[in-house]
Amino acid sequence: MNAQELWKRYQRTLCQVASVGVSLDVSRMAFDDADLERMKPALDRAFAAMDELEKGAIANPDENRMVGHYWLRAPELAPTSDLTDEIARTLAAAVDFAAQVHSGAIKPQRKPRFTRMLSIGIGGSALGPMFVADALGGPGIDKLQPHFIDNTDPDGIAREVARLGANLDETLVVVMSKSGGTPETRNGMLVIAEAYRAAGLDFAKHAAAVTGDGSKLDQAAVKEGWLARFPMWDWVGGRTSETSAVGLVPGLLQGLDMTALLEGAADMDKATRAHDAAKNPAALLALMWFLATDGKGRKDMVVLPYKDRLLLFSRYLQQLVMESLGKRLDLDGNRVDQGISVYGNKGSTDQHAYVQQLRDGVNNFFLTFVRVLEDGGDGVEVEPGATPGDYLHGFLLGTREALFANDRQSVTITVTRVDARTVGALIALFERAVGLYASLVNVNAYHQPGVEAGKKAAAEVLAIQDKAASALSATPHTADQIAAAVGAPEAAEAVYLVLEHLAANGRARVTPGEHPGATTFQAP
Ligand SMILES: O=P(O)(O)OC[C@H]1O[C@H](O)[C@H](O)[C@@H](O)[C@@H]1O
Repeated sequence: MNAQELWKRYQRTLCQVASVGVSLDVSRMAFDDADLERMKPALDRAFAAMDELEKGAIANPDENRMVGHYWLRAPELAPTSDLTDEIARTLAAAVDFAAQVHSGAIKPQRKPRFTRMLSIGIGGSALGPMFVADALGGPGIDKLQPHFIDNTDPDGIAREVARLGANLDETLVVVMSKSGGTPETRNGMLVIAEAYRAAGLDFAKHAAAVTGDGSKLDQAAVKEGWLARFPMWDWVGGRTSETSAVGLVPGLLQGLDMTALLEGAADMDKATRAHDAAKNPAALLALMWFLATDGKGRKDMVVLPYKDRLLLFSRYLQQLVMESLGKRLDLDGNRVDQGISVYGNKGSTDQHAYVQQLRDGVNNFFLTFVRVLEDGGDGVEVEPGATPGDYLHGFLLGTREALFANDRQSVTITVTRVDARTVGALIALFERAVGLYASLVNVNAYHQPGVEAGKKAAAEVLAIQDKAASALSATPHTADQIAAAVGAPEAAEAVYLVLEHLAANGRARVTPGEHPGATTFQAP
């Protein structure tokens, strides 16, 4: 296709959502009108399924749950007035809580005001808030400086505590977990609570919870009299929870315009309810994913926003796309091994890292460029007539054309600026694209059965560790001997690995042998 033909194709296929200043350019994807025609019946079924879901159908059949994240930004669409009220009440409570924290009406135990916020959560209870905090916040904007703990890594937690340093006594901790029982989050909370105790502070006077009603976390918050509790509902999935209290509470505390984020999401929702793919960017995106990957995930999605503020977008999308679509079985129980792999950081930075392979190497991906029109910054010229922003934009268009010239497909999402409305719109765009694509490939986007296997196995490892550690004595023993002694001879490898770890942390003594089987362990 020559430049003239591409220009025509661009104009013919561009899909614009004027209300939020977002457009989707699919001209650099390999498809024609016949493809769209062929996909129409499947897409119509996907639209119908989405309509049902929005009306409150059980869209997550094996967990027997409704899927209601769209109601969070249009509560009047919730299937019952109770739900409508609850959504509105929660938003009002979060707005009120943040206002009281900012005014000092709610204040820490010893200081006149909170100045920091530490959010503890993982997965869906971290990735959206982290993305939004980084995209929209910064010096001069943040009313509370945001910090995050999203792991059970003691060193990572200690580093965050060190960053808070002497400001711990003016830090508001928000513990977020839908289930209220996620070990990583619980561990982070316990270590942080201990840091407050060590500083002579009452953790409860610095803590708020976002969690399911009656969960373990909720019970702890009630029992200890935390500052506030906000609900997570079973009809909101973790990875689609940015417009629930999970996103609203930390965002509002940081001082971000979460109302505008909700409006942007609501406007994108309106545009993506259209049953005409040419006018519906979520449907067009889902179609492009299907055509690019043969509906089987045969190509990876590389996400390249040309804007530092959108760096965490690809990490956020990784969970949204891969946890939703990465499924072994389809809705009829057939083995399908579905999914689309997502990775990426930002342009033009990645140009100097892996774009070499994208341009010249294995052609197993399609790109999603995110193009931001307004530069921000101060527009200093680095050459006559050219600013750093002109370079950034030039690199985007240049890279895209160089890749296209070598048969590398891409979609380009253009936004006017990175603000709360746009970020809300981008989140809503991908949420719906994932939902529609899941229908096209007939998988349940709203469960994550595969995650449980790893959690179960980890619990078994900790049980083995417990037994192996109590079996240690002054006499050196090999992993095989210890495994046999605790009645789990088949677990010798696990015994070896956990004891190697305990020894590295001064909780066992190790005498290395010529090979792991000859290595012996003793009590420390
Ligand atoms: O919010 P939580 O219940 O703590 O869950 C946090 C995360 O944990 C799980 O492993 C799920 O796979 C994720 O979907 C979820 O977002």
